[in-house]
Amino acid sequence: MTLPDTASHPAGADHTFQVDLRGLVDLLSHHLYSSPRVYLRELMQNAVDALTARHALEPAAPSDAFGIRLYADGSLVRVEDDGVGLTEADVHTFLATIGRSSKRAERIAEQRADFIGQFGIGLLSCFLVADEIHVVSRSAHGPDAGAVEWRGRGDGSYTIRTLPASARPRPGTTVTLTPRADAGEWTRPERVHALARHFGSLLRHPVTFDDGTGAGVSINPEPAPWARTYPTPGSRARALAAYGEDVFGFTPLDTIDLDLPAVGLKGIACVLPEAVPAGRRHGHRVHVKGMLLSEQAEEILPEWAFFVRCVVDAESLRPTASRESLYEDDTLAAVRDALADRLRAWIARAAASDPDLLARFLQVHHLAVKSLAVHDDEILRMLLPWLPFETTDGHSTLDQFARARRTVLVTSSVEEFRQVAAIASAAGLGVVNGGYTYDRELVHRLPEIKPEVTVADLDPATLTAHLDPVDRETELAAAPYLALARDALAVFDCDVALRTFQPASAPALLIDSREARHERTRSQLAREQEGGLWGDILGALRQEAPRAQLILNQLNPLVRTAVAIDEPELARTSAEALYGQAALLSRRPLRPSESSLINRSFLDLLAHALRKDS
Ligand SMILES: Nc1ncnc2c1ncn2[C@@H]1O[C@H](COP(=O)(O)OP(=O)(O)OP(=O)(O)O)[C@@H](O)[C@H]1O
Repeated sequence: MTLPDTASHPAGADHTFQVDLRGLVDLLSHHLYSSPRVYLRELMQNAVDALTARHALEPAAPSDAFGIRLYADGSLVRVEDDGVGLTEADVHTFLATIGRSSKRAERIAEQRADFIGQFGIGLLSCFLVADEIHVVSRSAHGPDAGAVEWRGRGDGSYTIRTLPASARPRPGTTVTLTPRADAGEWTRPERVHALARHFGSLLRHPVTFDDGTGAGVSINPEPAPWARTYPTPGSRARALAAYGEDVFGFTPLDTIDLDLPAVGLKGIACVLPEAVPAGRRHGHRVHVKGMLLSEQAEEILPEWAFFVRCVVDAESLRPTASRESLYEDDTLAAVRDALADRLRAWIARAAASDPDLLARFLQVHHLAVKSLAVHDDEILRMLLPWLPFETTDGHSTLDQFARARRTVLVTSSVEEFRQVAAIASAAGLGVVNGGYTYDRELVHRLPEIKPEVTVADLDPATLTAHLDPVDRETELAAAPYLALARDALAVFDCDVALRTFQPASAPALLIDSREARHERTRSQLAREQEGGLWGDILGALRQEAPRAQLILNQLNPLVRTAVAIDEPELARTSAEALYGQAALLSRRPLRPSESSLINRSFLDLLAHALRKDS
């Protein structure tokens, strides 16, 4: 084998990557940014960062000393700030180098959290609406720094010029865009004004908008609603609710004030007035330093908090490059924990001192709270007694239900509850329907908060033990009928017994569970497949197949007549009909063999009745 002749390939010359700016802008507009309107957000955010840096440089300056002025007259859009500005060297390094950001430089690493931007690409979003970005800037670092002009074009070229100091008497930066004809939708004066209010209404620096008439109007005339002073707590609550309604379009069931200095966050959580599917996460509005960055951030709250939507203003959350979501870092984890604590505290306060509010909340969100209580011991302790369950006393809270009884029984399916509810309650047993999601698990945890109560699963054996046996004589007299009935129902793996129970109007009770039915189907399949591969596998899985039980009620007049029938065919048919009726009452899906049994016994009984009449 001969190696390639490397000697004929001299060491390769170094080249630099070329960036096709058009391709890059196309990538940003289609994959990173949700709409061209974000250009204004990026410009405003750069201005806010520049003001933050300026205040760091001149800490004695009053908070309203430096501001932002927006201008849009239909032919151009301008954003001007009194921020820290840029020197000529800065312009080369930061404005003209894609991906480089002054906010990531080594020397300010410890201040990183102070800035919103960090990726060095935000400015490119201006190319979504204009072919050229024009920047005039004067640095606040040093009194001799002159003004510098930069023109960057969408084809990747740029020019730089120094200007006389008089061209810009004060430090700061002005970015001017001449919108493309197709970008009018985003750059019309009314639209720029609306977008500025949307992104900047909570900014803490003075921000004005001028539509070309020279009269600048403030876009953030008032502090955030939670930062204003109100004459009474009631008027504060009403104002926060009105703000929530304005932002989210629903009247909150309640508004929770969020003021969490430990994580530098303020805002409100609006409790949804309607139930949402458990687990559905909502987008929250996240402002950073007043600047609206995301309307769809999900990560600031734990999954269980899906009953609220929040507007928050945080000091130091870090948005991703698209600004639509947040960095999963320690700050975000701390914010999430603090918000979760706040929501728990709200629930605890409602449980302790505002039963009306708690009742309204649980009426709407009980499913969500149940899912929460399963995983959260504190919520469980606070709210389990208040949660509604279906019981043999009707809909009731566990607290009420357990007050009168030491033992609470719980079924494992809705179907079991339907089968036994009437009979169990007539027998004095308290049963909770544990068939709905979370319910059985939650009822079993009741003794954790009410140790005097015992909770047990209601199995068929428990119920039959509560049904009174019949006397020996009656038992003996009914024996032939019971034997016939057992024989007729053997195909359903069903035993038959005679007991007395209330209500007397119920002729029979079919005690059966889904697991037992499942087990019987498996055994039956194993028998049918005996010898084959499936038969072996199913046979190996086979357990002692629990049998269903048809319990006939000796108190019921129909049953009394049936057990006395001496015509064997009619006795069989009556047993089948009683089984069919009990199966129908349980409201479980019928097997095909059961449906045909019901049909057959109905027709046989009809034929018998007609024969008798003729
Ligand atoms: N108004 C401004 N005042 C001062 N410097 C600015 C201004 N606008 C942009 N710059 C400088 O230009 C750099 C690049 O801005 P760009 O918006 O592209 O990125 P960024 O803000 O650093 O990060 P991100 O991509 O996360 O927004 C900034 O880091 C900053 O140094």
